[in-house]
Amino acid sequence: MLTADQAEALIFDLVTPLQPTQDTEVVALTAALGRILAVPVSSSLDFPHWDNSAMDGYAVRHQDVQQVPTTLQIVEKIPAGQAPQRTLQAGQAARILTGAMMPDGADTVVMQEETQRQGEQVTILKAPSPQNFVRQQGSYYQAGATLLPAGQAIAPPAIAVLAAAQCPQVTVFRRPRVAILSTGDELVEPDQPLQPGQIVDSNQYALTALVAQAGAEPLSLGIVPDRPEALKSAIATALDQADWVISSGGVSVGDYDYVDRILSQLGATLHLRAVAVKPGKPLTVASLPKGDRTQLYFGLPGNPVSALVSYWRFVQPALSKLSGRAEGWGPAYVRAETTQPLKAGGQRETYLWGRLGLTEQGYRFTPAAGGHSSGNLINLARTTGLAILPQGQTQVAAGEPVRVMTL
Ligand SMILES: Nc1nc2c(c(=O)[nH]1)N[C@H]1C(S)=C(S)[C@@H](COP(=O)(O)OP(=O)(O)OC[C@H]3O[C@@H](n4cnc5c(N)ncnc54)[C@H](O)[C@@H]3O)O[C@H]1N2
Ligand code: MOO
Ligand SMILES: [Mg+2]
Repeated sequence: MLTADQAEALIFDLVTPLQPTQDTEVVALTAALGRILAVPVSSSLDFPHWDNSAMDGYAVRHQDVQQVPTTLQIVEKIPAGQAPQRTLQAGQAARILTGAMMPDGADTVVMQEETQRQGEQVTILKAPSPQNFVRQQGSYYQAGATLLPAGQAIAPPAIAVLAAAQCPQVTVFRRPRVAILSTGDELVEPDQPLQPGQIVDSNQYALTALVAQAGAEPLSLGIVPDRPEALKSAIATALDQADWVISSGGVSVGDYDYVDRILSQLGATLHLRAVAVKPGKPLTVASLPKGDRTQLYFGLPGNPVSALVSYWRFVQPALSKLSGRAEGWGPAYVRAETTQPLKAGGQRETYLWGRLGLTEQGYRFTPAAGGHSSGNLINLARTTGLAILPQGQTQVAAGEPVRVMTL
């Protein structure tokens, strides 16, 4: 059985990211939050566009104000947004407001608090250093350089940059389409009354939410009964309609676990059938050609916690690579102090769910109260981190450090 790290590496190798030549769309900047830039963005303008004042005060010639106090003649008032009309001559100053363009001839700004105004004259009380309070043209960015690289996720600060660079529309990668199937005769929709032995298909809802949260487009295809023909046609439809398919259930060794067999019948290559992790040991990863692309199929285990842990650990990073992000695909880990003792069987790398918090003293992990069985989705509800105990380790005492995967 492969370790989690080996399985992760194998899966990353199977992923071909969306291509900037064919997998893009143009969206309004107002709809670009969370999307991935498909082409680099640059600007034909310098930032700042022109020398401007960082303060409300007076634009002066530095050579005029080396000996203070000195009194200068105010020849112009320059509000932000207006072009200066005059070139400063010896002995002259311009009243200037924050953000306004520097007039020709001036090289320094004296803040208002260090001056005294009398009518159309201003006395400079303190000698400024050269270029004081001048935001120089091009000092933040020079025209033509890359402003934002392709593969960057568009967060609110990047939206500010795109707006400033006059990009009302941006070219982003399309959202990958991910079909989601739940397999199992026992499953029913949340609004159905339960017959003895039935359970609600919670995985469908959890996986749909997770796929949407990852910035992909979920295609929820519902429940498929444990009948080979029904499963075959459902999987074939899912593969037809989506880039990738995620199913849950039917990947272990039971009498009704048909997923792997059907994938083989559909011509898929099975790369992985199990990983040495708990929960989430059964995990089917298969690939199929579709045109010039490779589709991936993730058969997650049916147990609700196993399905989510497998998704977080293996599917989400792969989806992140597919989406066109240039970096940061993998899960992020931190070292945290556990507030409660942690226990594991030791045979497989073990993931314990709980809450990860950040305090002034660093990260703290508190495992969810109650049983850590892979069927217990109830105490999973407030999970924000997974503590990882390596194979062979059976406990971590309270107050000791543990590696935690952030969610
Ligand atoms: N003899 C063995 N039995 C099992 C093994 C094993 O190694 N040898 N592995 C166990 C482990 S570990 C897991 S995990 C499960 C995985 O089982 P499957 O992927 O085949 O899933 P099912 O058998 O279909 O269902 C398992 C469990 O999960 C519930 N389930 C299924 N789908 C959903 C859903 N959409 N929403 C909520 N709950 C779901 C299902 O009712 C079962 O209780 O196999 C072990 N067995
Ligand atoms: O590994 Mo299973 O995923 O323990 O329940
Ligand atoms: Mg089974």
